[in-house]
Amino acid sequence: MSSSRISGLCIQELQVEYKSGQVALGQVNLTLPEHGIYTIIGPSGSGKSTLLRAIAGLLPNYTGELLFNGKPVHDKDILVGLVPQNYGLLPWKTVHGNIQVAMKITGAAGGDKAEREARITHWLSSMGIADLADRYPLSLSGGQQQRVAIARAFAILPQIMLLDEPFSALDAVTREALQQIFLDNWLAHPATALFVTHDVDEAILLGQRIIILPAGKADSIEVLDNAAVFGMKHEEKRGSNEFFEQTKRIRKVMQEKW
Ligand SMILES: Nc1ncnc2c1ncn2[C@@H]1O[C@H](COP(=O)(O)OP(=O)(O)OP(=O)(O)O)[C@@H](O)[C@H]1O
Repeated sequence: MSSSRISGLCIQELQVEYKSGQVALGQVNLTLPEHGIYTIIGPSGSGKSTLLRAIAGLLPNYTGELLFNGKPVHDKDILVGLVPQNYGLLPWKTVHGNIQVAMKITGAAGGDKAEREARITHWLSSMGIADLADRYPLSLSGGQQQRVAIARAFAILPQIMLLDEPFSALDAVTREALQQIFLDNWLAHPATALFVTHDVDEAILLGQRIIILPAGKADSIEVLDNAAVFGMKHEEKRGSNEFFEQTKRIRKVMQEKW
C-alpha cells in the first residue's frame, strides 16, 4: 500500500541532523494507527525529543516523510497538541489565558466564545485544576503546571498529541494519579498520542505499543506490542504477569541496545 493511503501516523525514513552536524535521529520508520497511545523510551541523547519536535513542526530541517492519514503532518487541517518538557506556558497569561490563546491560535472551537469557555472549564476540571484558572504559571508547582499543559493540549482537541516526559518531575503517588487522569481524558478524546518517558513502568502502564530507541543511530528501533497490558484495568496492570513479562523484554532490549 502506498504510504499516502495508510491511516494514522506514518513516519518514513525520518532522519535529523542538526546544523552542528550532530545526527540526532538515524532513520525512523514507524506506522502508528490512529487513536493509540505509543510510549517512547530510549537512553539520553537517543533522539526522543527530536522525534516529537519533528512531528510538532519545530525543526526546520529533516529528511523523510511525516504523514497523518495520508496528509503531511504539518498540513493546517491537522491539529497537534504538544506538552513540552518545560511545559511551554506563557508566564504573563493566567492558566485560563494560556488555554484560550492556544485555542485561538489553532482555531479550536471556531469563533464561538461560549463553546471555547465551556471547553476550557471542562478540561481544567478533568485535570483537577478548575480552581487554578486565574493563577499565573509561575505561582504554580511543577505538577500543577504539568496539569495545565496537558489540559491545554487536550482543549484544542488535537488529532495528534505529543507529550515529552510530562510526569518526570513528580513524586510516585502524584505521578500514578496523573497517569490515571491522563488515561481517562485520553479515552474521552483518543488522539494519536506519542508519550516520551524515562520510566519503564510508565511506558508499560500507558502505551498500546512501546517504542524503544537504541543508543546507536544505526541500530534498529524495537516496537513492542503492549495491547495485553493496555486492555487491563489501570489498577490491575502493575501486579499482572503480563506487566512482569513486558518488563523483562524491555530490560533485554536495553541490555542489547543501550
Ligand atoms: N538544538 C540542537 N543542536 C544540536 N544538537 C542537538 C540539538 N538538540 C539536540 N541535539 C542533539 O541531538 C541528540 C538527540 O537529542 P534529544 O534531545 O532528541 O535526545 P533525547 O533522547 O530526548 O534525550 P534526553 O532523554 O536526555 O532528553 C543529542 O545528541 C543532542 O545532543
